[in-house]
Amino acid sequence: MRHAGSAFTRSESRVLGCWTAGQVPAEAVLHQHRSNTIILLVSPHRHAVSDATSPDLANLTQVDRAVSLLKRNMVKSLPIVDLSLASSPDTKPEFLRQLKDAFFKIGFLYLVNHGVEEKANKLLELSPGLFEVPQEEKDKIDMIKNPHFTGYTRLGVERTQKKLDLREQYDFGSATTTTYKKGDPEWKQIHGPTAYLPDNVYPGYQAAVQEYLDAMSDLSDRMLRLTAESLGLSPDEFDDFKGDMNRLKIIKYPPPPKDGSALQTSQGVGAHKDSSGMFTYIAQDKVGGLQVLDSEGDWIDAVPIENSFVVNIAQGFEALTSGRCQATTHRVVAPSDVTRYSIAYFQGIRLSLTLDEIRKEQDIINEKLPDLPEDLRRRERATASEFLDPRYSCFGEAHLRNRVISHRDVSEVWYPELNKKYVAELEKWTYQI
Ligand SMILES: O=C(O)CCC(=O)C(=O)O
Ligand SMILES: [Fe+2]
Repeated sequence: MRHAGSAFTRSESRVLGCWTAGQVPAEAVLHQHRSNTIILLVSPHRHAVSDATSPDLANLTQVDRAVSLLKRNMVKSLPIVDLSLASSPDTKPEFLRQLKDAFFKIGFLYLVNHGVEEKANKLLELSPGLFEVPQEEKDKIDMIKNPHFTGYTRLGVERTQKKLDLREQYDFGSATTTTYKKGDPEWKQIHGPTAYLPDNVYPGYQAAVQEYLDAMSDLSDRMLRLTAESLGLSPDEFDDFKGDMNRLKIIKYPPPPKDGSALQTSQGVGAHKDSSGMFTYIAQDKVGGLQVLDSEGDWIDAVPIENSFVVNIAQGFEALTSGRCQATTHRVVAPSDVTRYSIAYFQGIRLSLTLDEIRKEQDIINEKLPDLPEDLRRRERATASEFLDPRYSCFGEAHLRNRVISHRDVSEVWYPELNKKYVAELEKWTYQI
């Protein structure tokens, strides 16, 4: 058997996709070497784990046939990227290559050795108890009680693509005060503090949430700089776009009730792209259910990997990179008979960002990354999202529209005029909410 590392260079190969062969996530790589075509499975660390088939294939039809055979026998999986490789000058180039590959090709990856394992596990352990406190305590910090879209959301309130999501959740923000003053544009009220359950009701979780938010802010800032580097840009290329309120959601996905109630659905959360920030980091328990839509229309299971984050691009970063790095559609299938818990961290983007600023950044990106290889050029340049809608003075205004529609009970209380206006025109809009 010939090994990827020794017999071939990467330039002779075409990556066909990522699958799981047994327990080992691997890429299938098509190597064309003189007249021979060989398909190998290559692990994320680039050594050949098996030579799936070694046909001497003369034409593309045969190659396609071999590839479809390969696909049928394997399950696709997301790439795994090891952040510890970024710490040494010897391995950093390999890390940046893996990061770029993952973000251009699929928009999702597992991040391992990221340094936040302990804090993530602690918060995951605290999560079930957070939902077991008496309902009246949860209701005291219902999202409806503040204009910042933070707080508790009951089961059966949220919808995606007009269908019920079977999840209960707490939303937190990193901001501790609001800068909004009377007379300011309304979108400034999005930024503001979170109400927590009192410590005597659920001791320890507020400190754990705040520590987690701090650690995730450091990690996601570092990753943003590494992502810029992976694209061949200056590490600080995206710094000016960072928001000053990152968000966190602790989510409970119960199995559908078996009592014939209205909550009969397998939709934990419906298919969507993350709309509000730059990147999302998901810590999940062992249950599974998160799925990612790939370019071939297949749903890939983001199978839980202990101590990892599932990281994905949100529409803010997609807009900044002119659609080159895609915000990939994903969903959660409700568990069938156990409860799933997950923690989603949303790295914010600046609410005051204007369309002009985004366009300027897109010009820079288009100029600096003019000739991407075809297999990396996955997206249309024009990406329909609330970031690029000229009707809004800035992202904050567009984002407030999204919040008003998604949380109508909150907006009826805090943004009644906008609620009337946006809900009335909803039928004419095409955006996903
Ligand atoms: O719970 C998960 O694994 C994903 C949640 C998610 O996609 C979201 O809240 O945007
Ligand atoms: Fe999401």
